[in-house]
Amino acid sequence: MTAPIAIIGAGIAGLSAAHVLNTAGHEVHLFEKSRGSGGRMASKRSDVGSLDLGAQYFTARDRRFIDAVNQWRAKGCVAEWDPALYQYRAGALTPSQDEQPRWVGTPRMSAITRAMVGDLPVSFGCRITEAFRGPQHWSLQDAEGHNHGPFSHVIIAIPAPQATPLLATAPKLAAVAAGVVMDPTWSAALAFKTPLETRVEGCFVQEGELDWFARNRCKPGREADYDTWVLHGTSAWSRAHLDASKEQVIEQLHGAFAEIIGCAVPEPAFTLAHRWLYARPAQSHQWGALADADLGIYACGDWCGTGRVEGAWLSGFDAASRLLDHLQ
Ligand SMILES: Cc1cc2nc3c(=O)[nH]c(=O)nc-3n(C[C@H](O)[C@H](O)[C@H](O)COP(=O)(O)OP(=O)(O)OC[C@H]3O[C@@H](n4cnc5c(N)ncnc54)[C@H](O)[C@@H]3O)c2cc1C
Ligand SMILES: NC(=O)C1=CC=CN([C@@H]2O[C@H](COP(=O)(O)OP(=O)(O)OC[C@H]3O[C@@H](n4cnc5c(N)ncnc54)[C@H](O)[C@@H]3O)[C@@H](O)[C@H]2O)C1
Repeated sequence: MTAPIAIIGAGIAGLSAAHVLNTAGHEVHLFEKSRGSGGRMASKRSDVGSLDLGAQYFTARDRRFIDAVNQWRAKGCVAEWDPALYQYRAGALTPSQDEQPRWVGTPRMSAITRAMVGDLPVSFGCRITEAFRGPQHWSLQDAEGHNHGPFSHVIIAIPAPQATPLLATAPKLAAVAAGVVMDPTWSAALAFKTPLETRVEGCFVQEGELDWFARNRCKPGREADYDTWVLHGTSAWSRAHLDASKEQVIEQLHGAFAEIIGCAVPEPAFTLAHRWLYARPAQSHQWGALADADLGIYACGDWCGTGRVEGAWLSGFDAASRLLDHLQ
């Protein structure tokens, strides 16, 4: 019997790779350090309902990804989100509607990766710290010192700075990953008992602390008891405030939001902040995925492509396709 393929990371890239390999008849096993799947597409359950603190929506431009989105729509875990879009620049908030279809997981962003997990074997709460290559097989060690294996191949589907030490056996791949800079994003959520008197549902901000804000509860399928908003700091602001307290971050982003939104903003009934240390690659790449096919180790994730949900999915697809090609 052949050993299964190990996939480290149950975000959209790892699960995209898992789907391709599983469909081709290969046994896979995923390792995920968090308690659930999704990574930067995860949603946070809170007292005011679930909140999409990471990816807000995604676009689909590549034919293969469009097909995947259509399959998720058919399963009911993705719906189109057509918000009243605005932009803020030169001190003015103006409507900025466009024709671009935008998609979200429903009833929350994490519904997509949850559906992709299906009955695939995943070890949750398991952070992999090392990958070893034996004479024939791979084995993995986790943060608690437990060993996992044997595996025929390893796919590392985590942000580049976290992937680098796991790629030590393949120094060329490790060097490429080590050169990738990933920018942070501070995310804050505010919930109001009485809805704000504004038509804005999503806003691209082009100056100041904020990059984007959205009315979370107007996405399809979301709980609507509170008027919930998610605010994202720019990469520059987030980096400059990397070690700020959550209270300071909420206060500053709330203040910036209140300046822009153009209506009365009362004290929120609920707030939270989350720091994404490795939110997005500082620049796009066109690598697809990294591979040392002879060793049997691959790396993928948004940082190998466009730094978006679609790029991450395509990168996982590419890693798995290269592995299958090498087996033929
Ligand atoms: C604030 C924010 C807003 C965004 N907005 C958008 C948007 O609107 N549209 C868009 O298209 N994209 C957006 N993105 C980007 C998008 O979320 C990512 O490109 C995509 O989700 C990355 O997927 P991934 O699978 O490559 O990585 P991840 O989602 O990071 O998945 C990696 C997984 O690996 C796990 N992991 C890490 N290290 C280990 C380890 N050692 N052992 C085991 N498990 C490990 C992590 O817990 C995680 O679950 C946003 C990202 C952020 C942070
Ligand atoms: N905050 C983070 O950490 C992020 C990490 C990774 C991606 N992030 C944001 O995700 C969206 C997704 O990009 P996309 O799929 O290319 O979507 P898009 O809607 O086409 O937007 C791209 C970019 O174009 C500008 N823009 C688009 N539509 C409008 C509009 N109607 N009015 C004004 N400007 C528009 C805008 O600058 C968008 O950012 C993207 O927002 C990433 O920033 C966050």
